[in-house]
Order: sequence, then C-alpha cells, then structure tokens
Amino acid sequence: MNEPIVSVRGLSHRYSVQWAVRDINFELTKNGIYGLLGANGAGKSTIMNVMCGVIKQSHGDIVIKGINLGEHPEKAKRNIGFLPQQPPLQNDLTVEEFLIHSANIRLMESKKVKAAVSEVMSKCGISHFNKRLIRNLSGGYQQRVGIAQAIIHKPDFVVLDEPTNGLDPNQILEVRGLIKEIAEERTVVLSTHILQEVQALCDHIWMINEGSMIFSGSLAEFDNYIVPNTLVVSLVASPTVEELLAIPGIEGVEELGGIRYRLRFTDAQDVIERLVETSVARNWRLIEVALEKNSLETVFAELSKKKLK
Ligand SMILES: Nc1ncnc2c1ncn2[C@@H]1O[C@H](COP(=O)(O)OP(=O)(O)OP(=O)(O)O)[C@@H](O)[C@H]1O
Repeated sequence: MNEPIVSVRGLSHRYSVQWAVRDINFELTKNGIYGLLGANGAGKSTIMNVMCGVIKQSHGDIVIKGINLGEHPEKAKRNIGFLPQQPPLQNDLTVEEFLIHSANIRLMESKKVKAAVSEVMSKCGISHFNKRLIRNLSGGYQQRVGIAQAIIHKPDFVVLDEPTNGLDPNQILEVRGLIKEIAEERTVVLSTHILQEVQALCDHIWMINEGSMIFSGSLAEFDNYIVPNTLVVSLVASPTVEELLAIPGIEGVEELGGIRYRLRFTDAQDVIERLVETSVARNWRLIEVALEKNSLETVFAELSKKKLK
C-alpha cells in the first residue's frame, strides 16, 4: 500500500475543561475530496486547525507524508495548504501582492515565486484581477484568493474550512468547480454543515457529532446506512387501516389519499411477502410497492443519535 498522505491517530483536544474532539482516527492514501460533516460546534474547525498545525492537540499524532507534525512542524507544513474559516486575507493588498506575500510566508524559493503566483492565479481564475485590491473583490473572488494562498506552494494535502460559507448560489457553484479541479491532483479535506455540499463534492464522508466521529464511508454508504423502514403501496380495493395493521410486521399505516398507503415495518422482505400473500387472498389488487429511500436529512438526524462502534 502507498504511504498515507495523512494519518490522524488518537486525536483528542480540549480547550479548557470540556473535550472539543475525542479520539479521531483516519488515514488518507488517495487523492479526492473528503468531507467533514457536522453541525455548528461539532468539532470540525478544531480537527482542521490541529491537522494544519494551527493549534496543538492535547493528545494524538498527525503525520503528513511520513512527517510527524508535532515533531517537525515546518517540514510537515510544506505539504499542507489551509483555508481557515476566516480567510487570512489582507484587504489593503492587491491580489498579486497578497499571493507574493503568501509565497514568502511559505518559505518558497524567491526565484520561483513569480511563476507560482502567475500559475495559481490562472488556476483559480483570478489573473484578470491581479492588480485589484482584495477589499474590492466580491465574496466569491475573495474565496478564490483564499484558495489560491492555500495551494500556492503546491501542497499534496489541502484543508478547506467551510469553503462556500457566505457565498451566493452562483459563487458556490464556481468555488465547488474549483475545489473539484484542485482535488484531481491533491487530497482535499473540507468541512461543511450542509448535506448538499458533501453530496455535490465529496468522495468520502466523515460525520462528526459532539467531537466524536460517528460515521465514515462513501456517500452511497452514508445514504444507505440507515435501512429504510417505510414503503408506499397502492391497493385498488382500499382495505381499512385495521386490516393492514393486522399483517404481522406492519407497525403503522398512514393513508396517503385514494388507494395509496405508507406502511411502517420492521423487516422489508418478510412484510412484502406477507402483503402480497394477503392481497392475493383478499383480492386487494396490489398495483404498487415502493421502498422509501431515506433522505440525507433523515440519515443525518438518525446518525446524530448514534455513535460509531
Ligand atoms: N478557542 C476556543 N476556546 C474554547 N472553546 C472552544 C474554542 N474553539 C472552539 N471551542 C469549542 O469547541 C467545540 C468545537 O468547536 P469547533 O469550532 O471545532 O466546531 P465546528 O464544528 O467547527 O463548528 P462551527 O461550524 O460553528 O465552527 C465547541 O463546543 C466550541 O464552543
């Protein structure tokens, strides 16, 4: 197996008495977009700040491309690009001046700075604003500058804390497009509290609740993690609610109007078989059976109540 780009081992952090993050573990070996999903205050920014060496964790290790961040911060940080929740922009500088400043902070070789600034402005679609003061850019373009400063030194690992927060719908689409491009050649971890964001962008999801990781998997796994427990049926003969409730395994019936019903059950396979048998025996004329898929919102609400085993 390849050397992991990032390993997070037993990461815990507390600011004062309360633990903000408890025992987070993961390893990333492939490029792509990894989404850290959680409600406000779940612990996302804490994890990101620790992974980027902005705050020092109470316990655990962060290893970036084989380099322990706690032991060799300067060396490890050469491989990390970070866009914090509050982008570190300097409003009185032009885009170009600010990116030169960012390259210098990253200790880039001075002869490489000019080309790197030009390349990153082109990549982020901000070349035409090179001489504009950052304060005079729209929110979407400011965010592009924030992303540009995060990748100017060509890190393999890029961390973006709520990168589309506060942007309008068009800006969100543009910034998401840019993130996808960046992830083609890098490992990107982003945080969000918006389910649609992970759906639109991420190859892998972690869900954080009250500082603990409660889910880790693909979007499809996330969506299917909670097995559906309702189905919708159409019965031409319109049986009564009591008749349907009499079928073993059906725990609730909701009339949807006309000949349609929503049935809540415990075991899908058994219930469907019994329903078909009963329908044939009583001539109910079953013409539709559809399992209802959980919406991501439902999964989110359910997972928030669970803890990862
Ligand atoms: N500097 C700090 N001092 C004390 N407590 C803090 C500090 N920063 C965060 N916390 C607390 O740690 C917990 C996790 O916060 P964190 O900012 O990591 O969550 P988050 O998921 O990023 O939320 P948000 O999306 O609102 O930023 C919260 O209870 C928060 O109040």
